[in-house]
Amino acid sequence: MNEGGAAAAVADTGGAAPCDLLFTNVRLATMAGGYGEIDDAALALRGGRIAWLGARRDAPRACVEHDCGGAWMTPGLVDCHTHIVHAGNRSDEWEARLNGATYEDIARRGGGILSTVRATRAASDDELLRQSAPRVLALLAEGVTTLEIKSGYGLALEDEARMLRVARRIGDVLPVQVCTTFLGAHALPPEFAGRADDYIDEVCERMLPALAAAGLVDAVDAFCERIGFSHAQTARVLDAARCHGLPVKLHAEQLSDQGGAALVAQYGGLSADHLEYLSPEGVAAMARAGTVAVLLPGAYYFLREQRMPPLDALRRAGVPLAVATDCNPGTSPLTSLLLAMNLACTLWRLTPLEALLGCTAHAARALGRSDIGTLEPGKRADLALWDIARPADLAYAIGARPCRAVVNGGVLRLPQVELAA
Ligand SMILES: N=CN[C@@H](CCC(=O)O)C(=O)O
Ligand SMILES: [Zn+2]
Repeated sequence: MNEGGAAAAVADTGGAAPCDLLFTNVRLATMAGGYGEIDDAALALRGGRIAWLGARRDAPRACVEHDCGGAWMTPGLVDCHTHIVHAGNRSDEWEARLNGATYEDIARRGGGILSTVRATRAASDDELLRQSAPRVLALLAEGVTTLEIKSGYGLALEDEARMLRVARRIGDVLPVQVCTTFLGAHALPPEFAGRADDYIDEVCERMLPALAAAGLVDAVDAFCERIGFSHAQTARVLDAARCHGLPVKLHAEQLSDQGGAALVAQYGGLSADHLEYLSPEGVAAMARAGTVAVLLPGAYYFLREQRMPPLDALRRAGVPLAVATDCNPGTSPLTSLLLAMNLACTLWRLTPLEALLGCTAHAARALGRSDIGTLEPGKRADLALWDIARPADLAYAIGARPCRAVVNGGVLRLPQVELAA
């Protein structure tokens, strides 16, 4: 199959200047509108970007050639929803749930998110990095080249700043692009018990301005839920983000219908995430606004939720579907984006194509990133090379390690990477 001829026609070989690196004998899944398969292909890089792709016989000259031996190449994977920077774990709560407690019970008793807040506040920056790095490395070994990292386990200005700085440091010391999200409105910290509106004042008037001024925030999120923040409180956070010119997203309709998806859509939200209790009005609002539905099957699986997101309604409305790990210690201790794809297919009947679009083109859109997520001339050269028979294998196999190599901004690496510093 060769659906990618058009891409070759728009190739820019830069006149006589040779490209930096040419991958040959490769099978491309461009993920531009579908799998976008090109057999017996080549792809050329220049200056960290894709310069050209198309049939191997038409390839431009390059300084260095890399024969891929018939391997598949996709865009580097994008994990667009994680809480991967945190200290400690919550296997004790998981055990309590297996003995009959519910996630909401545990949260109301001061456990849940707040137990990770205690551990995260107590950890030094270096300790936070030390505990978080292995989780990030597990994702990188699976071809992830861009990662969203939320704050939300600090819940005080300095601790939220520390989380976001550690997230930025991960992007500095590891070969991954990090997009940071301020999630100060994740839970009510103990210092503000019984004073949720005052805490929202703190988030909007003190924390967000300081963190945005420090350049630590790429987007703003909140947890709109019975055990999180109300519709009105969430709206205040989204207003504050708008004042700072920052894009918004939302944890919406995970455990109940709070109208969060429609709310974030009103603000032109990048994404609404979870969505098990999403209403028809929420679907329509997301479709109108172009808000991506970020599906988090790891949390659904780990909490043994009973209700799945309304996927057929989302498909009918043309809402783009993304898939992410939601890596966090409470509801989704998951460090495999390939397993998230498999869960989405197995539990919810996503097709393997939907799952792969959900971790490439649609995940990039959920981060507001038009420069990654597909193989097209001009896009950043973030690529993954795979030992697979066909693209559906990425969602099919459980526990396989099919990633042969990755390219980050034009630099070719093996998937097993070490901390640079
Ligand atoms: N829902 C809220 N936040 C996380 C859970 C965080 C936690 O339990 O630590 C989530 O996305 O599932
Ligand atoms: Zn989350």
